Amino acid sequence: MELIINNLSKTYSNGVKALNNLNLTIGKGMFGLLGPNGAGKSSLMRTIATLQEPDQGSIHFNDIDVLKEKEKVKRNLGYLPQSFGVYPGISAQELLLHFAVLKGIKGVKPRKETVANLLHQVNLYKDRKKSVHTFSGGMKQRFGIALSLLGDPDLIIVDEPTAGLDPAERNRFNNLLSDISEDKIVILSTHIVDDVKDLCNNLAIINHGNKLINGRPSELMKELDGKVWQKRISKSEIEQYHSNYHIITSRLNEGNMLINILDDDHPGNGFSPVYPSLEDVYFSVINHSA
Ligand SMILES: Nc1ncnc2c1ncn2[C@@H]1O[C@H](COP(=O)(O)OP(=O)(O)OP(=O)(O)O)[C@@H](O)[C@H]1O
Repeated sequence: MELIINNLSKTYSNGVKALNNLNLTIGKGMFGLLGPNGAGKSSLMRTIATLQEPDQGSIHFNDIDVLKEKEKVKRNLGYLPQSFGVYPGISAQELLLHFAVLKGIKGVKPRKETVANLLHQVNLYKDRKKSVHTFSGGMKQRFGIALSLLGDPDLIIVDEPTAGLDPAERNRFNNLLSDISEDKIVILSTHIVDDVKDLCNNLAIINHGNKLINGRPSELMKELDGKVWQKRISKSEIEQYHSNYHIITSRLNEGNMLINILDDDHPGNGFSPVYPSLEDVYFSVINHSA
């Protein structure tokens, strides 16, 4: 199972280049697409989901030419967009049954069984009779995953699914994603580095429509080993350190600042080596591309 993206470019009519000659190969499991706001993630997700056309390039999913055989792709695709509207007054079960018809699942009994199984899978069976528009953010996202799983697609795309979820719901949602990715390609688009670190066996970081880096999280962190140095400083010193060092991350720690800098050689001045985190990888490539 493989999704191959070749030389994909898209410039919107206002002149914004959202995708710039992008190449990516995505295999089975969970793939993280990381990038700041406006990086081009949604543009890429929508293009793979056949909802918009690129100016140039090709996408192949196994033997399907995604840009040409849209109906074939749609039959094998689950797409959870950043936000989706639901009709007030319709229960989760009714809505799923309705979409099961649209997905072409034939027969009342098989549809009911499929929907019941999905509701169990996303842990919403006991809430099946409640109207979806009364659901909490996390419940809505889990419902969205149930919708995207209708028809048992091999390719699932989820766009920034955990934004706005509390930690318990985020965990529940991530566990669900991890379970379904075992025999599918799941593409998770997000700017939350921790979600990718916890879940994905492969990732790409994009910015301004360009692929900056691509690989396994553990390998990308290893590649940066020996170049990240840490020091605890007082808050008032931060400006001075910004002028003298290439700071990649800084965070408050017990009233002081803990800064990580990038340097090929030991910078001295009280810095200690630290093993790079995925956040260090992310900010080192994002800052470099800014
Ligand atoms: N329909 C459109 N018309 C014009 N410009 C657009 C359109 N859609 C997106 N853009 C611009 O293209 C760039 C990439 O946007 P995109 O939504 O793909 O990024 P993103 O990484 O998903 O960002 P976010 O995390 O904020 O959703 C941005 O500069 C955005 O303003």
